[in-house]
Formats: sequence, structure tokens, C-alpha cells
Amino acid sequence: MAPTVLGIDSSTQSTKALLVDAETGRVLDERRAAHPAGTEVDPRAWLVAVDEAAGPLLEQADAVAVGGQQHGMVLLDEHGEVVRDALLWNDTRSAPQAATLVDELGGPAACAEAIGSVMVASFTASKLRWVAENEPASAARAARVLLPHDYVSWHLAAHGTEPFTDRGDASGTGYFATASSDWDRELLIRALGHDADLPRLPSAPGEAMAATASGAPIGAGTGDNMAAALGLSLGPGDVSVSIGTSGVCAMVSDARPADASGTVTGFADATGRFLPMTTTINAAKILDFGRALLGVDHDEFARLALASVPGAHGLTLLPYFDGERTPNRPDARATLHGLSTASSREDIARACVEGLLCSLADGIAPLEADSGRAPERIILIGGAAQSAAVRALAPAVFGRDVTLAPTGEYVALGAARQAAWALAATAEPPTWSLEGFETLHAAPTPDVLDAYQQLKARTEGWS
Ligand SMILES: Nc1ncnc2c1ncn2[C@@H]1O[C@H](COP(=O)(O)OP(=O)(O)O)[C@@H](O)[C@H]1O
Ligand SMILES: O=C(CO)[C@@H](O)[C@H](O)COP(=O)(O)O
Repeated sequence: MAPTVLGIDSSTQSTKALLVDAETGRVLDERRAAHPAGTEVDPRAWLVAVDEAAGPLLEQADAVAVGGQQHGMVLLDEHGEVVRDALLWNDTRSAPQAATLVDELGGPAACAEAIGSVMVASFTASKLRWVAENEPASAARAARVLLPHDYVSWHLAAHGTEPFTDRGDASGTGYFATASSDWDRELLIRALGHDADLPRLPSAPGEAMAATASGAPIGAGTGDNMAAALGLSLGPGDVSVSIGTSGVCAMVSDARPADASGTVTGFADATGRFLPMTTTINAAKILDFGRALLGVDHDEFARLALASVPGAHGLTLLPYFDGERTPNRPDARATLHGLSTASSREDIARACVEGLLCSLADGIAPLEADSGRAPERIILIGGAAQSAAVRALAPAVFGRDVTLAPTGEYVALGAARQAAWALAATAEPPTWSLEGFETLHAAPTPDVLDAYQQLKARTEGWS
């Protein structure tokens, strides 16, 4: 019988677990469990969720790996107990601390050179500095700092295992040097005020870092976006656009990014290369907000949006509801411009979908500029890629064809591929063929993006 592997996605809203055939990548079983809402969460809730979703599948797996939401700050004391709730990637309270750290490092260009990215509130280091300044007793108790996926992997490992991580997720902390692929302790100490234990890094991608109590190898795991790239087998010329809690545009690159403008974050990937990315804080929630406001379900919301016209009869939504990260406007709020008494429910739904897609178009353009070439494929994934309106309007707003990936859990699939890699102990991950991709065409609607850019420029400096 072919070996089976378990891939786990511990993302913002839920844990998803896939049991997968290690030779073909075929999904054999799938389970999920919800996470608590909010940007500050007791990390033990993720362990409850992983036990619920993955527990029944773990015994059947020959290897396992975990992809997790990036950047979240898990603080543990010397006994491994949780010091305070984890601050998540979408918690913007640490924006001033991020700006201070960037200054202390010598400005945006120096920061990008040191860690591959210009730090913003999402990065773990800025959260550590926030705790050091605002809750010094918690900072003093912190003996170990983990990322969400490290904490979940450690929970699955046999008793006595030292925590471990990978360079992909580590590159979102703000204390990992992407040039040397190693921790930068000076940056950790600068952020937290003292040294702390950090998880072990693999010496090569694909390495088995530990084993479960029953002896199944555990891969290093990685950040959810790095896992999605692995799950999609993202290749040169591909840009993935993920619409989950966050909106993420990503591509793989052999060159180490260091964008001093801060738009493109220069993370490492899970294969030894890099994953230049742009990320928004407001993505699927824009549609969740719209449909709650209109009191309809996903399907009816999509139907309403498609019943309006390009430009929603003059309605434009700048969707920075909970502050934004790309562009870096942590204190921003959303703006709906152009309402008249003739505006309809259909127009409001349309403005939400177009606002979401324009914010993603804003994320694709800098990746294109950075790589100096037009993407060959723009691949749509994530929960909100299931919306019929998103599917119909994405090629119109982006002004080019879009490749729709078959509905699936690509983060968990990528984690499963990493587990299969650890099991095979080969130099490269196994090749799994993906089928069922569909090309979406539409007539371009450039005026929609123009109106959005004008509103964005007009609201610069507003909060
Ligand atoms: N048919 C749909 N239309 C629009 N949004 C959807 C649809 N189905 C799911 N979603 C949204 O997708 C989001 C979850 O996406 P997912 O990629 O699983 O997020 P995450 O990985 O960040 O936890 C939720 O906000 C949910 O409302
Ligand atoms: O902060 C980032 C990327 O830098 C986010 O993409 C998080 O990794 C959360 O991802 P999702 O839960 O939306 O998948």
C-alpha cells in the first residue's frame, strides 16, 4: 500500500487537515475545525483545533507537516507555558513599534537588506517590542518565542522534542537574516529586550525535524503562504493570488528580494528559494462584511454583484476596513465613495467585489515590476475564490486571463507535500500532478481600477 501523509493548515480562521497519498498527491480524507475570532488569541485554541481536525487522521499517516498563519507571536515561559495571548499578523497595534525598529535599523533600505522586508506591524519583532514596552512583566517572563506553526508542530512531536521551524516562516519574524538564512539574535534582543530560545532551523529543505509519539517523521512545516506555493507547485512565471483572511499575491524567485519601498516582502520559501509577496489585511472579509450588511449568503451576494455594472454606477470601495498593510496604512478605515439615492444593493455588492479585486491588482503590479516580466499565469486560490462574482470579475479588473485552481486546500496540500518530502528523504519534493485548472476570460474594465486609484490617492493621510 502507498504511504499516506498528513498536511495541516493552521490558518487564521481554522485548522484544515488533509490525508494524502504520498505518491500521487491524491486527497484521501479531509477534516477541519474552527479557530476563535480576533487578532489576539490564546494559542492553545489551535492545539484543540488540531487535535479535533487532525487527531483522527494522525494514526493513519506515515509523515506529517504543518503550514501556519505567518508572523503570530507565541510567547512561552521557561516551563513551556503560554505567557499571554498570541498577537496575530493582522493585529495592527504594533505599527509604531515597527516604525521605530525600522529607524533603529537605519531606515527602510537597511531593514530590507537585513531581513528581506521593511518591517510593518505584522512582523513578530514589532509585537515583541510592543509587549516589552506595554507589558514588561510578560516580556520578562518570555523564555521562548515561537510562530503558530512551530507551536502546533511541537504539540504533534514526541515528548522531549526541541521546537523547530523553517526558513520560510522564520523570514517573517523580523529577526531572521535572509542573506545568511539564520537567526539574527541581535535583532531579537533589540525587539524583546533580552535573549530567548528560538526554534531549530533545518539544515536543508525537506528535512525531517522530529517524529510523532508513534514514530512518524515530522517535516519542518512552514508559513501558510509558503505551503500554498508548495501545494500549487508554483513555478517561474506564476503568480498566485490567494483570497483568504488575508489577500496574498506571491511568486517564487531565485533572487533574494530587498524592496526598500516595503511593498514587496522578501520572504524565503520552503524549497530553498524566495517568495516575494504582497499581503493585504482585508480580503475575504470584505465580502463577508458586504453580505452581512445586505443580509444574504455567499451565492446571493455574488448574484447581486453580477447584476450591477462595471464601476457599480459610480460606487467605489477602498476596502481598508481594519487598517491596511499594503499600502501601509495601519490606522485606515474603509471609504465608500459615490453613493446616491439611486445606488442599489446590487451596486454595493459590486463595489465590494471590485474593491477587493482592485486591492489585489495593487498587489500583483509590484511583483510584476520587481520580476521585470508579466506573469504567465495568475492563479486564483483561497476561500473567496469560490465566489462566482470573484471568478467572473477577476479577469476584468486585472485586465488579463486568470487561472482558477480547482477548489482545494492548497496550504494543507503543500504541508502534505513537505511531509512526503521528509518521508522520501530526497533532494527535491515529490512531483504531484495537479489537474482541473480553468482559464477565466473577461473584457478588461480599466476604468474600475482608475477610479479606485483616484480614491486611494484622495484618501492618503486619512485615518
Ligand atoms: N463562496 C464564497 N464566496 C465568498 N467568500 C467565501 C466563499 N466561501 C468561503 N468564503 C470565505 O473564505 C474565507 C475563508 O477562506 P480561507 O482561505 O479558508 O481563510 P484562512 O485560510 O485565512 O483561514 C472566509 O472569510 C469565508 O467567508
Ligand atoms: O501575514 C500574512 C502574510 O505575510 C498572512 O497571509 C498570514 O499568513 C495569514 O494568512 P491566512 O490565514 O489569510 O491564510
